[in-house]
Amino acid sequence: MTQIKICGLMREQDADVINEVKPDFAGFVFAPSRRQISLETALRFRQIIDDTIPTVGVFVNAPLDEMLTVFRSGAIQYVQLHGNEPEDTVQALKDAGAKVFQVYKPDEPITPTAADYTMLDSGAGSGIPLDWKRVPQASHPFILAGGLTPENVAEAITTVRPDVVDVSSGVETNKQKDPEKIRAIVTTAHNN
Ligand SMILES: O=C(O)c1ccccc1NCC(=O)[C@H](O)[C@H](O)COP(=O)(O)O
Repeated sequence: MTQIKICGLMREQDADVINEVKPDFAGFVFAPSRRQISLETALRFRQIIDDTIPTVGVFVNAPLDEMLTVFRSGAIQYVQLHGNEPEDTVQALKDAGAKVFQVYKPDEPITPTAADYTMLDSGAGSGIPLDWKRVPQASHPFILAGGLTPENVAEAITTVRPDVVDVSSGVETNKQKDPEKIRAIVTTAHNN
C-alpha cells in the first residue's frame, strides 16, 4: 500500500470525496496560486474533513510567523515547505510541534534534514511529470509528486517505490477537483 496526499482542495464539496475515499493527507495551498485558500476556508475544511486525515499547509518562502499562526489555529498538522526554506525553519516548526514535508526539486541535492518527510516534486502544482528512472535515492519517508494521474500512478509507484504519492492537477477537470479522478487514484495508490 502506498499512501497518498490529495493537494489543493478549494471548494467545500471537495471534502465530500475526501471523507468518502480517505486519502492519507489532504493539502491546502496558502502560497500565491490559483489554488490558494484563506485561513478561514482552511479552518472550515478542518471542521468537515474526517479527523483521521491529517491536513497539510503548502507554503513557499512564507514568514515563519505566518506558518506558525496557521499551524496553531488547528487548520493543519503538517507544514509543506515548497520554496528555499533553510533547515532552521524546519527545526523551528518542529519545535512548535508541527510535522514537516521538505520539498526538493529535480537535480537539487537531497541534503540531510530534520523534516519528517522528504518530497521530490517537478514543480508547484504544475502537472509536469518527473523522469521516474532518474529519481535519486532519498531518505525515507519519501514522497513523490509531479504530474501524477490515475493512469500513471501505478507505474510511478512500481518504478520509484515512494512511501507517499502526491497529486493535484491530475485529479482536476477544468481546474476543479474531480471526484471520479480522486476515487480512482486513491484506490490505485492504496492497492499498490
Ligand atoms: O498546487 C499549487 O498550486 C502549488 C502552488 C505553490 C506551491 C506548491 C503548490 N502545490 C504543491 C503540491 O503539493 C502539489 O500537489 C504538487 O506540486 C504536485 O502537483 P501536480 O504536479 O499538479 O500533481
